[in-house]
Amino acid sequence: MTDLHLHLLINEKAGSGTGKKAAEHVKHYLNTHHISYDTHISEYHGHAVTLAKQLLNSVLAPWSSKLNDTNTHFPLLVVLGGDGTLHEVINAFGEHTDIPIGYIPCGSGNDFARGVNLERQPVEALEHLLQLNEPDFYNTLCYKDNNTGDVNYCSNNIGIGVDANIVATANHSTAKKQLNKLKIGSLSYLTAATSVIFKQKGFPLTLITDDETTAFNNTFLCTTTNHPYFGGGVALAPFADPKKEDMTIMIVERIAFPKLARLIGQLLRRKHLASKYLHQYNTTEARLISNTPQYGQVDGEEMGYRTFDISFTTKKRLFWL
Ligand SMILES: Nc1ncnc2c1ncn2[C@@H]1O[C@H](COP(=O)(O)OP(=O)(O)OP(=O)(O)O)[C@@H](O)[C@H]1O
Repeated sequence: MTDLHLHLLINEKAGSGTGKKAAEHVKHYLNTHHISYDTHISEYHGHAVTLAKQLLNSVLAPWSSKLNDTNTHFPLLVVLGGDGTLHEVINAFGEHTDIPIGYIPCGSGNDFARGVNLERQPVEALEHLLQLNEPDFYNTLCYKDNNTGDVNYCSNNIGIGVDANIVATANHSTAKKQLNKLKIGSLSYLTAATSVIFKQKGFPLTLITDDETTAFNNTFLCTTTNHPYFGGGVALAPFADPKKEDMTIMIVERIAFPKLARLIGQLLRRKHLASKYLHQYNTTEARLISNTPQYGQVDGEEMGYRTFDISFTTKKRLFWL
């Protein structure tokens, strides 16, 4: 067990308020067990980036430099939030992949936690974290927008098409605010899905990998992922693994509703991989081009309605998981 000082970066709003409760349980445990910590509360969208950068420039340190320094507690950043908060922190750290990130999931979907088999009860996740001796490498996705040159990172996946359309529709629905107040905000995604599934049209998409260039004329969903899950626990890419070097790209064709309903049923029963309407690629590098505007999402956050030309690689980073 390594002596740690925990810097808790908390999104109290994550999981429609689960973050606040989780933080209370975690702080109670740390107080009771005399473990040192401080707290940093994310007050608004994007604030976790600022907070993580401030900590990066002041108290955090790469893992290797502290290995020989046995007199101090290792300063570990621990994120309490959902996939969106983790996304902000990973991007704040950027190339500083040797600074480990601890994580206590308390979002609505928690797909990253599922993908790395992390305990989803906050105190159990904390106990697990405290028992570890050292961080470990996991792959994240690194993506470059070829139109702007911007490079960013993602812990889960990037989706173009129906999944992103659902995220955008849910976020802009008035129902979400009401459902959030009732602490069942994730229901808004289900409501949005039922209408968007009919509205999303097929679109042309080009996938370029090391081996080949493939043009799809009628894409419904294109997800580039680092682990199996999307949409709050749906195992779209069951064999994707953040410990493996490669990423998985899943492309689903727009098909008539009865066939689509069957495919969704297969997906929920994890029997979808044999479908001829689904195309799976495992690769270490890829480029995706959509010349018609579509919705995009990254780690459940909106990328807007626009054209896409994105290059992907995987990037190893240290997590304390
Ligand atoms: N204090 C805050 N108030 C409102 N929004 C915040 C706050 N802090 C962070 N955010 C934003 O809240 C959004 C949702 O957070 P997050 O994704 O962590 O939770 P979630 O959506 O409940 O979980 P998941 O993504 O796992 O379903 C993110 O876009 C994040 O930037």
